[in-house]
Amino acid sequence: MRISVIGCGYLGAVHAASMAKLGHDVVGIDVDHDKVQALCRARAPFYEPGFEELLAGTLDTGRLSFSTDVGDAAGSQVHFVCVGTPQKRGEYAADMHYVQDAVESLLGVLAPGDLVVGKSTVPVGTAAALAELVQEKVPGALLAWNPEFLREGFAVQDTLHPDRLVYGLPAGPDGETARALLDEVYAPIVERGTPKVETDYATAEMVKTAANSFLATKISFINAMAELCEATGADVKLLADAIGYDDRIGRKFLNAGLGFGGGCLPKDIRAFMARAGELGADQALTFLKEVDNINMRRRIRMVELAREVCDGSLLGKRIAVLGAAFKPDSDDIRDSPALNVAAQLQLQGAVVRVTDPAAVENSRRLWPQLDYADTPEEAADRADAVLVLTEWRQYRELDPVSFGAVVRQKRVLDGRNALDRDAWTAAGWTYRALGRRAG
Ligand SMILES: NC(=O)C1=CN([C@@H]2O[C@H](COP(=O)(O)OP(=O)(O)OC[C@H]3O[C@@H](n4cnc5c(N)ncnc54)[C@H](O)[C@@H]3O)[C@@H](O)[C@H]2O)C=CC1
Ligand SMILES: O=C(O)[C@H]1O[C@H](OP(=O)(O)OP(=O)(O)OC[C@H]2O[C@@H](n3ccc(=O)[nH]c3=O)[C@H](O)[C@@H]2O)[C@H](O)[C@@H](O)[C@@H]1O
Repeated sequence: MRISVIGCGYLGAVHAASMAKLGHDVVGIDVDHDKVQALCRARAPFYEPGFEELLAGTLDTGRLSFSTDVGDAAGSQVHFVCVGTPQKRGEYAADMHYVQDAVESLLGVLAPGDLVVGKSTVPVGTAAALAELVQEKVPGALLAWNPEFLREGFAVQDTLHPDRLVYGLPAGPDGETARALLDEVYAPIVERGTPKVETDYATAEMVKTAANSFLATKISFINAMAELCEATGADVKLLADAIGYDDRIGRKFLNAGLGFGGGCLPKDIRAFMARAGELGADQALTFLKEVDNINMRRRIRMVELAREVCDGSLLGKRIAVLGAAFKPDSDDIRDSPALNVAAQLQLQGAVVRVTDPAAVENSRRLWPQLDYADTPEEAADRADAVLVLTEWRQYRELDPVSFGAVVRQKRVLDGRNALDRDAWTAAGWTYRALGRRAG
């Protein structure tokens, strides 16, 4: 089948290559010329394990191409919309102009029988409005909403082996047609028995925002417990282990620490609240405001903890920040808790050096005022405190004995509860973490 993918960012580029891997002829379209050039040369424009290999392999088959010209989407039967829906500046709502522009740009290439498939995360009600536009301008063309649940760092695996497929379909015979096309797109995934949920548009849109809201709530729940652990001397890591053994609760997403960031969870819960307000149902989601507040408080607490270990003042203190990406195995720094903390420390007078295995280049572009280092040792040279803010394997596996030789003061703050506290304290470090006793 011929497929187009509009928007080749973290989601779309992986989706395009994955669809080619499934055997389809795919063209990826993006307005960013540099990104398209990189993709055409089999260079990943972002860090994502396994993606560059997938890209090179699928480009080699001749089934995958990229272009800046939406005209090249003509002749495709299915058109995936994967453009961004970031938070609007100064507001909670999502900025929907990229989705609107992308769908409008497709109107000139659509033919009757084509299917537009939304994958971007959108406010409930978007799909119905876009379906009306598509059908008015190109009678016989259809629209479905097929939200995406991939995690950065596992994007290839999650795209090719999703937990479930969700199809938001139009009513009646159009729904049958759209379902058949989606089943053909995802044939190998459907045939292996992957759970499939077929719904109306609104449910499909809400499944996505509900899933991200639940994940955010789970993280803020454990971080609220961490605040109480700090007040009582209890240990949040043991608490999470103990409640996580109950499989109604589950241990996943109960890692307390600096909280959630990234291009999705923070903006998605805010956009969900904004949409609920527009629908007159804002009371239903007031708890998400608290989820957001708890999350943002963790960043402030981290800065306080750094001040505490630096004898009450950050002024002139040399601080190494290990980690800039919002999570390991990614170069994504959108709403990164690590960078936010690094910037706050610098504003309060500390001399901050940041390092990250993949995200330094992006960080330097966004926060040129921060100082960057290539390695943890360089970042920690004569440091008064070391903060581990993104739990890359490289940092989890640091040898506290040899690493101790580069710093001025052996003080480590484990912002992700990722280090072996006993090993670090045995090596003479003062160990502090969120939600755990000092070591
Ligand atoms: N990043 C992720 O892990 C996931 C993202 N999502 C959702 O997918 C959507 C996209 O997210 P990301 O890929 O992270 O964003 P991104 O910002 O990395 O990528 C968006 C891409 O769309 C391009 N673009 C914008 N307008 C365009 C147009 N009119 N025509 C063609 N290209 C255009 C941009 O140049 C950019 O390359 C968002 O709604 C997000 O919430 C959903 C699940 C996972
Ligand atoms: O809509 C999206 O874009 C995606 O958002 C998240 O994926 P992602 O943002 O890639 O990363 P997560 O693994 O969810 O982590 C998000 C943030 O939460 C933090 N986190 C995660 C888990 C945890 O226990 N504690 C915790 O603080 C991470 O450090 C990170 O900053 C969801 O997990 C995906 O299912 C979804 O598709």
